[in-house]
Amino acid sequence: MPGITAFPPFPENVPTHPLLVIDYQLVKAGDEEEIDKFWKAATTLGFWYLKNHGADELVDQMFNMGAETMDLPLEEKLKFEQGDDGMSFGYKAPGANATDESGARDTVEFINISQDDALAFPKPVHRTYPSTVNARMAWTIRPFIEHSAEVNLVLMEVLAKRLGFREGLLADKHRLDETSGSETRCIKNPPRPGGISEEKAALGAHTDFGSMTFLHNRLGGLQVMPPGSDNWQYIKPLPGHAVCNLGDAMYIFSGGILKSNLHRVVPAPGAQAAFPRWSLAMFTRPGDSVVLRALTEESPIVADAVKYAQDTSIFESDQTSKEWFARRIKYQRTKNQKGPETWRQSRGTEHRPDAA
Ligand SMILES: O=C(O)CCC(=O)C(=O)O
Ligand SMILES: [Fe+2]
Repeated sequence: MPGITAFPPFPENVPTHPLLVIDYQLVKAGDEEEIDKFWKAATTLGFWYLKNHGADELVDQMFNMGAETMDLPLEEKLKFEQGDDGMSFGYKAPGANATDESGARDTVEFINISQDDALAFPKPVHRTYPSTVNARMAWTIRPFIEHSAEVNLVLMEVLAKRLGFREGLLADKHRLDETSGSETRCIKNPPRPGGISEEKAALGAHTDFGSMTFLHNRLGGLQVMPPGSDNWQYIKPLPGHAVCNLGDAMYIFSGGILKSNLHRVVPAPGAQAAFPRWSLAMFTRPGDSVVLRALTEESPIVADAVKYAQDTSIFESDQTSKEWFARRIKYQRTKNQKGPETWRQSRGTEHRPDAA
């Protein structure tokens, strides 16, 4: 863990939301009881803890890569900035994204590394990266991305089977040989300076843009707003457990059966606030050409879900994954904010555009 070897425990006196604990090895082996539990998590909150995922060592190395990168001078990091046109890959400086429609700025900095760039390294597919990323591309980043992409795809295939999709349908929508927005992200939030409210969003309320997220963190700060609640609740980090969640693409493909829940990041709670907060995600997203609409022709279960949905517009879009993704990235950039209307253009399936 960069920067910290020991840190205060997660406080007892903050509201937390319990998640189901899913054993990756059992799900992979086809254990029906475990898959029932996984299905419940995926169709209620869309978040779960994942144990036995086999990524811990690679995660530690990825955090080292993140620390080496964030330690570079800002001027150097800015040479690799995402830009304001809707590309996600590269460095994002603190404050470069808005966190709500008032244009409040985020406080996190992060480095996003494209799956395509990592797999094709040293040949750039989308862009080039800082020296600290290049140095670890072959022996830290590529293995982490390959392992994480496999975890996500195995889990997605299990959900696909329950949805009644033919084997390989979701794999076809997430082919490793088609360019996509899939990426890994290492995030640093600075220690909370005195005077900043515990409620100040470090990373604004959002649903994830793609299909599935494999997330690792040590300090608290991640919060969800569970369906039917108006309160933010912390997800308590558990040693050895990843936090996984579904994104908008799976919500749309499944006609709303699978959930993509609203979440945000605030400063680490209690005494943890004095430490920098690091997190690491692998986002699996559909191939660039995949159209984001409910797969009603592939499953009567999905067709039924859409038939009874109150608002079906989100399930009938003709946006490709590439368009959807670029729009969401572009309109959350601070530079592009021209009022609430631009902010709304950054939104996906969030049904609470006022939450922040
Ligand atoms: O840092 C975290 O715990 C979550 C980050 C997140 O939600 C995201 O990057 O989409
Ligand atoms: Fe997220």
